Amino acid sequence: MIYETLVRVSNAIVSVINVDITIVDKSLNRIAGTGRYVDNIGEKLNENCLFAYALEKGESFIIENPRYHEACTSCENRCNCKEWAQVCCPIKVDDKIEGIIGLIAFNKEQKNIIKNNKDNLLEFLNRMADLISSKVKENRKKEEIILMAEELEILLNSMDTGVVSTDDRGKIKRYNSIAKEMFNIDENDFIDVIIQDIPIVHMKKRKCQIHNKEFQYINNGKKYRAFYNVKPIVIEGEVTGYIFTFNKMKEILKVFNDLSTTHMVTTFDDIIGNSIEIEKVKEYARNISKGNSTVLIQGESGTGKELFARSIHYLSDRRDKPFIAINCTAIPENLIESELFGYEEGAFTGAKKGGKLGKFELAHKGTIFLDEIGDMPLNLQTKLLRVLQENVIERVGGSSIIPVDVRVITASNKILEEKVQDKEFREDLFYRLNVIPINLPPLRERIDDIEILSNDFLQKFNYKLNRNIKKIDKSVINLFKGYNWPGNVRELENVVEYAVNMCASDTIELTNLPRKLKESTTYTNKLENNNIIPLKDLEKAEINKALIKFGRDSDGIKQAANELGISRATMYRKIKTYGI
Ligand SMILES: Nc1ncnc2c1ncn2[C@@H]1O[C@H](COP(=O)(O)OP(=O)(O)OP(=O)(O)O)[C@@H](O)[C@H]1O
Repeated sequence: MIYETLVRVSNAIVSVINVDITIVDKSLNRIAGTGRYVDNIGEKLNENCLFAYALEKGESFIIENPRYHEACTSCENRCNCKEWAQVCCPIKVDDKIEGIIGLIAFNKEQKNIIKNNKDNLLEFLNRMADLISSKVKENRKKEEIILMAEELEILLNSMDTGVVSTDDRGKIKRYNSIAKEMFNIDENDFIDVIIQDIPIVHMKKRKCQIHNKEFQYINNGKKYRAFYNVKPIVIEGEVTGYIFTFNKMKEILKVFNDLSTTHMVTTFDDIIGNSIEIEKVKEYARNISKGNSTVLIQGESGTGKELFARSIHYLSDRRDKPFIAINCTAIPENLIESELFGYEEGAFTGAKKGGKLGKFELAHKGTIFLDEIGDMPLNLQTKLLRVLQENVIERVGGSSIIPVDVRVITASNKILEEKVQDKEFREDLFYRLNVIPINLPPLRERIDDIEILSNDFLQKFNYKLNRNIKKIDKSVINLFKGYNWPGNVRELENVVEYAVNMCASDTIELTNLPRKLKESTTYTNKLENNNIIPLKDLEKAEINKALIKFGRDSDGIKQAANELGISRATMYRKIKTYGI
């Protein structure tokens, strides 16, 4: 294209001033010429020729005495040179010399033309050089735009997102390969072949954007769910078109799945302990992992209920799908429903545009873990029961039913049977959840695990806190074995972390323990030293003993209260008062 311009410019000059023209590029290739030079286009000039001198000099000049001018002194062609005069002018693009345009006289007559019109010719030639320069620039811009368009196309086609651009009426102009594959569209279709109820007119008036709105589409007779975003293209205040982006629901869930499962894979080997009690529960839980039945894990706080739920999930066939944990007490009551089941746009004040996915949808094909299920409000218990029976959810503010395939594991540290008796928990839901019951024994009932757990936590905190404590003193382990651990394994973990922080030697001693634990030995010390024991210490110790003997479930507490000769209500009150 630029070559055509050069030829045109050269011919125009020749027709006006009847001298020959030649143009060389910055590498001394002759790229255009008239008259005698027509046949020499494409040749490479010698490095000491006039044009090399002109490139070096970088400004216009006239030579009236070729062969004798300083520009010609080292030219290899000097002796055979047939030229009578030359005008040279640099072609500059963005201040860089890209070539030289030259006027050449081959006889006296032509030389006179040059000689008599020096200023005009220089001015004229400079203008021609500028013309060529602007053509070169324009060409480069075009090449850049073509390259950019190609890069953009590659970029758009390598995205996981479908992209469609339309005009202001929603007529499709362009789309990437993912959009083509999702919707099987053609140029000139209107966007409502993809999204049926898109309010284009309304959008145009308000120049509004749409974020993550869910919709359904059909491809090859199959129904799919996806999200779309729309951004208007606004030029000088006017909407001239729209960019639509589309994400398949499946892809979004996959990203979520990858994020939620990468860090926290848990197996039964992570559950430390080799007491008969824990081994029995682990074996049972391993066996039921593969199935799809609901599991209810009961046990005091900190006994490892979530650890078990995770291990069950990661041993099941659902291991590559999400494990979603949700603590029913950690979310305000009015938000639990929308957290679990999601909501539609405009469902309530403050609802996000485009609505929100609920945890059940996020857990599709995976497992949902509902911790502290005993605290779930009654109206939600009814909704949960429906999900379990029909495997569908309904979003807050929505009217359609969405099928979900989720294994439900619930946990409670309150005794759910008692909640059922007190009418605080639906009996039918309890039975639906309790298909596979798992009861985790409190730590004080598996004191054989205390040493191994303590040493495991020592290693963990040595690593985490960059310490190198070698061991835990036997006296500490003995104290641990006698303590009643109301906070169970979590409390033991915290105590070891505290001790690692306090310990200055290579062994954890009694002095490194928190006060609460050290004080728990007072009773034993006083007993050993034949001292008078305050009645409240005695009472606390006896209640503790009874709880260890009979257990903490409702039957155990009832029996313990019986043996101690107090009512069940008094027993609960004292457990609370003494923090046992
Ligand atoms: N057997 C165990 N081996 C190793 N760590 C354990 C074990 N049991 C519990 N833990 C640890 O104790 C802490 C509490 O465990 P987890 O959250 O599973 O208990 P939870 O019963 O679900 O508690 P809550 O009822 O308070 O939710 C966690 O840090 C967990 O890793």
